[in-house]
Amino acid sequence: MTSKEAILSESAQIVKSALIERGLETPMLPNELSAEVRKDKIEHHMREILTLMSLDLSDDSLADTPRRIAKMYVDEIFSGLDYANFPKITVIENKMGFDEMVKVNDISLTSTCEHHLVTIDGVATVAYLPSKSIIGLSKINRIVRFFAQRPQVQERLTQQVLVALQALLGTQDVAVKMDAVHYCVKSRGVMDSTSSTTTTALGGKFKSNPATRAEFLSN
Ligand SMILES: Nc1nc2c(ncn2[C@@H]2O[C@H](COP(=O)(O)OP(=O)(O)OP(=O)(O)O)[C@@H](O)[C@H]2O)c(=O)[nH]1
Ligand SMILES: [Zn+2]
Repeated sequence: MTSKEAILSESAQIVKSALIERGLETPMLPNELSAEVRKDKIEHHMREILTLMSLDLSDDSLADTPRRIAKMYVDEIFSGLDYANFPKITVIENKMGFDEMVKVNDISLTSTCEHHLVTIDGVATVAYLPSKSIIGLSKINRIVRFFAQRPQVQERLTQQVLVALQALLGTQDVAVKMDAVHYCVKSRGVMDSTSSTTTTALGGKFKSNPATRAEFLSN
């Protein structure tokens, strides 16, 4: 175990191991550089890139853009590449024996397409059938956001949220649906401004029981 892994929360370690086991981890290389060093290096390279595009970085509007991008990548839109940023998870014992579906609708989803590094904009719906544990509701939104803050393909993002919740809740009975507009389809390339993409990842009874599946997929 590296020193960085040693400080990861228990939840982060559980989720990371589950993704690796399922072959669903984002392709990543080990990186022991601190966030500050990474920002300095990204700033340097962004300066080169923008200069190669003929932009005059001595202009007062552009001067800080390389630093802004470096901060945005490391602290914001790609912060989910670092498990040290995995949210604090509150899981409590299901003492009330709640056994019906818990479903969180229309979770805001903003991610970045890993092929073009442009925005993916949509919503997620996440449900589970409680077993021994229930999870703090906002933690579902936070888990979606954590994995969205990586370069992504929508299929992997959907499955990562599924496996993370299955691991944390100790049940296979989890379902995730995402509906999103890809700006690599809308603002460039094929320039389609009306299509959106829906992906689902279903586990346990959501996959095997048609009524449970239908209840989740309705609305
Ligand atoms: N399956 C999947 N494909 C995606 C996602 N985001 C972007 N893509 C696609 O990734 C593909 C990359 O294809 P390439 O042919 O290598 O790239 P390109 O020349 O820029 O392709 P065009 O977008 O068709 O101009 C494109 O078809 C994108 O629409 C995603 O989340 N899931
Ligand atoms: Zn793309």
